[in-house]
Amino acid sequence: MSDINASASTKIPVTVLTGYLGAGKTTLLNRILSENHGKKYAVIVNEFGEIGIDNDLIIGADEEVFEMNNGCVCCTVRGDLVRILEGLMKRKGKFDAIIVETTGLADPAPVAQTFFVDEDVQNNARLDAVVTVADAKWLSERLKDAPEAKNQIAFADVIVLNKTDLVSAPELAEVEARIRGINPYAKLHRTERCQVALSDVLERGAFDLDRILELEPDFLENDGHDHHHHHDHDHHDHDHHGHDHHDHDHGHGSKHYHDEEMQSLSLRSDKPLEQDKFMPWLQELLAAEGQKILRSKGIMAFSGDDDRYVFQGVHMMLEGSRQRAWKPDEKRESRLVFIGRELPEALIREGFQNCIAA
Ligand SMILES: Nc1nc2c(ncn2[C@@H]2O[C@H](COP(=O)(O)OP(=O)(O)OP(=O)(O)O)[C@@H](O)[C@H]2O)c(=O)[nH]1
Repeated sequence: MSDINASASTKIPVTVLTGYLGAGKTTLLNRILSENHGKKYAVIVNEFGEIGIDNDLIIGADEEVFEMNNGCVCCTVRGDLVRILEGLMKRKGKFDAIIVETTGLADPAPVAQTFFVDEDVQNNARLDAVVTVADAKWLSERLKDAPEAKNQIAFADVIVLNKTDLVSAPELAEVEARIRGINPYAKLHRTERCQVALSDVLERGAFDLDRILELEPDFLENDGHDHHHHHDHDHHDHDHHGHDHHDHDHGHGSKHYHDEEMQSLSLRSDKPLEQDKFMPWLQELLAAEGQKILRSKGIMAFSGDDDRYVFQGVHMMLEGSRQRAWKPDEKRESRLVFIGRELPEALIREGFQNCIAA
């Protein structure tokens, strides 16, 4: 065996987990982590909203979770990604593999690119596969209006076609045909609640640089010569301090798509909320505005309840349950985020205020 092969085998495998908002990435991650795998994974999570929620929803066993909030991994926080990876590289041997969960709005290309253009990262880690979770119910619609959704499918080495329970057999065949139209190469698994075997998504050795270079010929170029042609966008990230607009300058050469209309609105309260008011309000809000509100999620502190309550909304579909008891040293605070286009901000803020217990 040559030296090159020997060093390749000691590189830490990295799985990039992608998929549009609400498709089931965290569900898949939790499934992976809760399996009896006997391995140690480092997990890097990136969220679009300013308030970190996902890291609180990931099953905490042996793994270490690193957060990158307030930005999209393919833009502002790409530097953070490199820094976290470099930190992990220094502790080589402590981890068997790294999993990066990107936001539903991330273009996977620049994330994958990190593993080829950054020398330090390249020497110590190898991109094992891009795994994309696809929402059988909503993907077809998002392919019409969200360029990221298409790129996530195009870049995938493995596709988990999830939420098969929410569609009929002909609808499933239709969405699968659309996926195949974009990416005929990826291994595809049809799932409910991301039920796949660990070996279907990890240690695939599936990332195919040649195929990616066909999709994006300048994938390996890092001179940023054309970044201003493709990268002029900003996220509208509304947080509880008001409105923040982030302009991004990208120093890499590949095409990079973003939905400029997409906003996130984060809310918090350290006063308990009235569950009897909050849940009906949220249900009505999503029923009325669920086309605009693509994703909502929150960790809630309800008055008279010692448990944390977690809700998850994808368009107008809402799930919620008690998660666990609040820990004694934990701040009982409700945090929620709405992601969508033309968010009715005033309406949401006012409705939320009205649910705070008197
Ligand atoms: N009906 C149904 N719901 C599912 C399935 N898989 C996941 N969900 C639900 O879909 C919602 C979103 O799942 P997540 O795993 O949080 O999705 P995500 O891709 O991590 O979402 P973001 O991180 O916000 O992009 C949750 O309420 C899940 O319980 C499925 O197969 N069927």
